[in-house]
Amino acid sequence: MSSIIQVTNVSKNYRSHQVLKNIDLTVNKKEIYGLLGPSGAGKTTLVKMIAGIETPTSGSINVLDSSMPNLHTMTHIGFMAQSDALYGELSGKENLEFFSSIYSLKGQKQKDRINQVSELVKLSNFLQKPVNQYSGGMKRRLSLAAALLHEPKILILDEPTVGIDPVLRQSIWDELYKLSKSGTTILVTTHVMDEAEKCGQLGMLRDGKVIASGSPKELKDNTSSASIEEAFLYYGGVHHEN
Ligand SMILES: Nc1ncnc2c1ncn2[C@@H]1O[C@H](COP(=O)(O)OP(=O)(O)OP(=O)(O)O)[C@@H](O)[C@H]1O
Repeated sequence: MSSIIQVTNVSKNYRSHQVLKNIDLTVNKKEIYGLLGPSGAGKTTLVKMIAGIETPTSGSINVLDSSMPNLHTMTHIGFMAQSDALYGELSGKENLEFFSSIYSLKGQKQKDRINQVSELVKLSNFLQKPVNQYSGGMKRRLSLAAALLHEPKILILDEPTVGIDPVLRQSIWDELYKLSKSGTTILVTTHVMDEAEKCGQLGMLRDGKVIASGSPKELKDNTSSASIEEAFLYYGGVHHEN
């Protein structure tokens, strides 16, 4: 399998606070890679550096064979941030038109992509509504649609299903599987254990360090755990004798 994201010995400090420590991580093409960790573990910081929005204090990040940050490579990345970067006074459609123009999507192509991504996140019937009248879940879905407009090779999603009901969450995951099958590489952060279980590969992050990585099955088998949560606790140093 060919690697598409390679993080090598990356550390990140904010002043004297070391947020990430010697991170090594590889994501292969078409994979759905989950970064699992509690709040404050450093997931957002790490994905922002992979997306080229932040720079590491030391170490290197390669994405699609380019050292990050790289402006050209960034055009192949769709990034959905944790807080929605939407324009509340504009309608859903106007927001998607705005993001299309950033990605240089014009004319019929722009219309087609807006229709496709709106359909995908089930927002087609709400596109005329101003975004400040959307629910939290609808805003998340619109943000996901915006990240998909330019058909990115790599999709980076920071806690994509927070505030989204279980039925819609499943439909979003179904779409993520379809995207990965059709060639998109997906990097997703989560602190939800059952969501981590849906990923092909997982990196467990705690206190700025990768404490374990592998498929959910490997991580459970290697620790004789019945659940990802149990495996996480094991790798985090909580061992139960039985
Ligand atoms: N710009 C910044 N300046 C200073 N400290 C920061 C900055 N961004 C993040 N941090 C700190 O880095 C640590 C990791 O934050 P980060 O947001 O990456 O964690 P996270 O795992 O994504 O958590 P959450 O799920 O709550 O967003 C936290 O202690 C946070 O306070």
